[in-house]
Amino acid sequence: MRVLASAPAKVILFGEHSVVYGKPAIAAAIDLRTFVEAELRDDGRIRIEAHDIKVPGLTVSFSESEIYFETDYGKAAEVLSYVREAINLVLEEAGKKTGVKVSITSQIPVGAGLGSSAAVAIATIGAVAKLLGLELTREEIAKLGHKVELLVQGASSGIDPTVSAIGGFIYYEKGRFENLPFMELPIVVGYTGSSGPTKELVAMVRRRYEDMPELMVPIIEAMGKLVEKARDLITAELDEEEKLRKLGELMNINHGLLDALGVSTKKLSELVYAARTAGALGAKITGAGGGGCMYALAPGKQSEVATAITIAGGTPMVTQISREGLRVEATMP
Ligand SMILES: Nc1ncnc2c1ncn2[C@@H]1O[C@H](COP(=O)(O)OP(=O)(O)OP(=O)(O)O)[C@@H](O)[C@H]1O
Ligand SMILES: C[C@@](O)(CCO)CC(=O)[O-]
Ligand SMILES: [Mg+2]
Repeated sequence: MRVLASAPAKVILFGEHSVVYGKPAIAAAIDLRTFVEAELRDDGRIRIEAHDIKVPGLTVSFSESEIYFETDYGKAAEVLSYVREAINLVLEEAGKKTGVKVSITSQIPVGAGLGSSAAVAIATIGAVAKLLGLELTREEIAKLGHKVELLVQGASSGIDPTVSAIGGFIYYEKGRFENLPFMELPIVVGYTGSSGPTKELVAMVRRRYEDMPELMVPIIEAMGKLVEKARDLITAELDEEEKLRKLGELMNINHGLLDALGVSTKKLSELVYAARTAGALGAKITGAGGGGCMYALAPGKQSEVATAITIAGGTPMVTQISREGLRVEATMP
């Protein structure tokens, strides 16, 4: 039997990084997906085919008679650790020891702040669980995805695997989530083209937090309050235009606070300011930062903002919120 499952990327609208310190955050699944096909193998081996991962630095040297591969295979194995841990956890949960092959294709840029690690973990868990006949709820799958991120990254709030498993628009705090009323968000995502590993950025913020708690604690507190304000706005009976304008203002404040944490870069700031100048109501980093992506809220100005992002050297993506999280696409004999 073969199973094909998919899971979506996400944007964190408010509260990245502070969510790791137990503060709330708001995120939405978006319509870019990672697809994982899983099938049993009877030789007991785990085989992973990752079609979108580029490991830099394949080096060979050769003389007339010999060829040497100098590539760091340790690095290649490390890149697949989200998938490996996801498979191991499901096998453990099912109490089974069997060979599995998974094949991955993805539409999500890697290390770009759009939750590619969570999507690959959730789609793998979903596909392998179905393959083994293990009945898991989306919440249970989200919890296993959180475990995978904790094992690989050392620290994770769990928001990315939760939104990837559940889908839609959510408010998240310390492992619990609530669905927010669905709203059309006219957003444009801007990709800097470079990546920032979440593990390293979270560790960098932790160092700054421990070095200067007297400065960092109030910043994290302010981020938490800002997220609560954003939730009140999203759920309020307000005129749509007024709502989006106020949310934009909160995005700009959130971006400034993230800059104070040290996770912005020159390129991210350039894309943020280009979007604001082109008429976005607000623009900020999304995800871990250090490269990766920003997003802008731009009702009626999405194409102007996309052009401004391109001129500033980024790649714009006009995306929609995905109501669906983990999806089993097909089960084949
Ligand atoms: N298609 C894929 N196939 C296999 N592994 C993947 C794939 N996509 C992502 N990964 C794993 O996830 C890692 C990137 O995760 P990381 O958390 O650093 O960034 P992100 O999830 O894209 O952004 P963020 O966590 O800020 O939202 C990759 O190095 C790789 O280990
Ligand atoms: C940076 C961070 O807050 C979001 C990454 O998308 C990390 C996490 O919540 O686990
Ligand atoms: Mg990640």
